[in-house]
Amino acid sequence: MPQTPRLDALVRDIAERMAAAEERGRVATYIPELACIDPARFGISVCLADGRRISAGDATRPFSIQSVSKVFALAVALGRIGDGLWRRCGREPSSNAFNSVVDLELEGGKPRNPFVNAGAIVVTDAILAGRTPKEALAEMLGFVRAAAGDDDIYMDAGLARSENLTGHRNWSLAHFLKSTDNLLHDCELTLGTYFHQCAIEMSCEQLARAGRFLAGLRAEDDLISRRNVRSINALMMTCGHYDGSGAFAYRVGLPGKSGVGGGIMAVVPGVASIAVWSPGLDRYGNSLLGTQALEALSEGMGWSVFNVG
Ligand SMILES: NC(=O)CC[C@H](N)C(=O)O
Repeated sequence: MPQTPRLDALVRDIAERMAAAEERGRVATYIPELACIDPARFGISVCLADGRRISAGDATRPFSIQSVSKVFALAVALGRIGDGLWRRCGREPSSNAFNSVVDLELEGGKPRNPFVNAGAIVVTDAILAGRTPKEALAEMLGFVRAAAGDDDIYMDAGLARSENLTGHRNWSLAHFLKSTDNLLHDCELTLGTYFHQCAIEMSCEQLARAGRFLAGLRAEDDLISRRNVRSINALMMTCGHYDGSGAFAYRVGLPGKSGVGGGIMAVVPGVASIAVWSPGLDRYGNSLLGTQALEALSEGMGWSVFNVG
């Protein structure tokens, strides 16, 4: 059980340091709505096994979770389809950008993993089987709300519509997938659903709570099987930060997933679920200060899963 006075002080100290940091990275500009988010924001929230929560900074302000949604989509898809999903999507890290077209072509239309955009589009396409986009989105949002234990979580439809108009990379990925018969539905249908799931808005407090099922912190563990939890954590460790995943494992040592909205959800198995948010990104599209904050937290608490004592 973590020593909470120490954790309290550490979280507060990290939030103060991050709020004062000068080098904050660059906000994503390719999604117009994200370009105008204030880079001065920083939030952090930690949920512990005994139900306590420690937060600091802008921890209650909702932000666009973007690719962190890929974790929830994968949980829904694995629950429904199981290992059959891996016929359509790989489980290997990637060495190109999260929206790389080259990777997809090199792999003959099978995405490297479910956390790069092409892989997430395939996962969403799988969830859509036998459902309308509305039903699929309701299922994903329902999962997120159940995970967080909070119904006050919504999608920003305006942001989804604008990404639909400007997300040409994702359109090219969807069309390429279609050309290799790895997309069951029309590009419009699958991408429309994908853009909406990316536009889910959550605060650090909500996101940290939503990650508890991956840390094994929920008493009532009815959301997904333990086996699927293990699979998702392995994929978050190896692929959750795209071509920056190796450095994240080295520095933080925790399964985690980032989004271009600047959020990161990370888990300390059996101990804690963490969410951080700072909109400025590094060159891989991961939150610059969010990663620094997790590094300091993991180091300070001895939380890296690679620690030997
Ligand atoms: N890395 C991300 O968060 C990317 C999500 C974003 N909606 C996109 O598809 O480009």
